[in-house]
Amino acid sequence: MPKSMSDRAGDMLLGATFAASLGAVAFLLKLRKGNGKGTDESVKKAILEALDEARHSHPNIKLPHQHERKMQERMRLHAVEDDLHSEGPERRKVTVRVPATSANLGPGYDTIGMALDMWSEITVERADRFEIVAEGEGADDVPKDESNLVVTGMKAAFAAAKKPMPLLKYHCINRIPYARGLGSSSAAIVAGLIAGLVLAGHQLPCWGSEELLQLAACIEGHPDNVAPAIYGGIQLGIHTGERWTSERVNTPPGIQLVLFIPDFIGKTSDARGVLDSNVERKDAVYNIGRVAWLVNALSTSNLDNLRFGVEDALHQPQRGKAVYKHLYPLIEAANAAGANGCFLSGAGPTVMAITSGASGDIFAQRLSERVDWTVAEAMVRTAEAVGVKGQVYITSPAEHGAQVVSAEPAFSSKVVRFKGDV
Ligand SMILES: Nc1ncnc2c1ncn2[C@@H]1O[C@H](COP(=O)(O)OP(=O)(O)O)[C@@H](O)[C@H]1O
Ligand SMILES: N[C@@H](CCOP(=O)(O)O)C(=O)O
Repeated sequence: MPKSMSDRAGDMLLGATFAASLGAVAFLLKLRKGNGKGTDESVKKAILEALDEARHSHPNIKLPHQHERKMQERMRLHAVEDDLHSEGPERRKVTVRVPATSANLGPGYDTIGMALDMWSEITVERADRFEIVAEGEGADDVPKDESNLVVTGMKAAFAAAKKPMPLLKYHCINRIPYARGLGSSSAAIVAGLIAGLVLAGHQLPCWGSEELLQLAACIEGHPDNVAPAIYGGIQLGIHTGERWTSERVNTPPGIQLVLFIPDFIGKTSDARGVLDSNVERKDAVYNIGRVAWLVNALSTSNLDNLRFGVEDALHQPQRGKAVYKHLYPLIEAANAAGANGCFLSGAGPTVMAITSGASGDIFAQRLSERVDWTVAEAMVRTAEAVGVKGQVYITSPAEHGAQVVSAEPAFSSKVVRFKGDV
């Protein structure tokens, strides 16, 4: 039986009460720890009783850490509805835009990434013959045949829809620098997948199963670019053993990103090739601590803590030594000029610094209080000194991921009115 709006509001209210009681329990726990007495058995017992009590008095409320089960329940509740909506009208033409992404953010190798406000766009339409036209970044270099990653994504979408792949004309406007560590390959895959689903009129289940993420991450092999490309913001991605799953991490407000993008390309496959397949325990421990520090600094918007949070021992030292001589000089220069943190973007060669204003939101600052220009200048000077040519961009995180810009026939632009009016 579908829930009414007032049921849902009631659930939310109960949820808030429940969360508040959990908060009180957590507070109690902190108090005990703060007294230096540790968590004794009576406190543990009190927590368990509080949880049990909450479970019985609010049966509608699910306990935390049961994400998977909650999702499965929602999927089951909406199964009939979803099935009815999984096939829609096929479309002639579609335009999709997808953001650049910066993977790893230092220590989060293959697990964390951020969407950037820098977008590539593709338009795909049904045609009499296969054709790819590309303009912008890497236009001369990207394959113009079926090996193009946009086509790979498109094929996966039609396979998911169980429909034959039609003849299509692709127009790609590449604004994401190609093979520079800014996720151009993931953007191409995600763009092809979404465009394909729209053309095929196929809707993937989303609740819980994150089907689009499954397809994209399986093609790319790791989720740190595709998750933020799809969902925007900063995303954590892991494989549970059965499937890919992702979670959004808070983006501290007002941060700016200063990118030094070398003129030379660095293929991700080559930059992965220089990494040893064995990791020493001390390096693993180093990175575990840094990733925890990073996620905590982001979650609490504590930019001062980013400096340590973006440090890495798993891939940057190796890549810096083998292929990117500019990496550590640029990191040191950006930090000395006031960056909150600086690291290799993805598999490089781009180096990205995070900056903020002197205090609070950067957009409320005077130019003289901001450090992004100072950091950019320091990076340019240092790149010159080490003899690496390139360009500097200043941008910000993108809170939204891939978007369908337009389609023919168009999707309705009307406001959707819920049918449960009273
Ligand atoms: N816009 C694009 N269209 C098609 N293929 C692309 C596009 N951009 C990148 N690729 C493919 O992805 C590869 C480069 O990606 P990669 O080495 O992972 O660098 P990046 O850091 O830019 O993702 C190239 O070999 C190219 O074949
Ligand atoms: N975790 C990957 C990220 C690759 O990102 P890209 O933007 O360079 O494709 C890695 O470090 O190899």
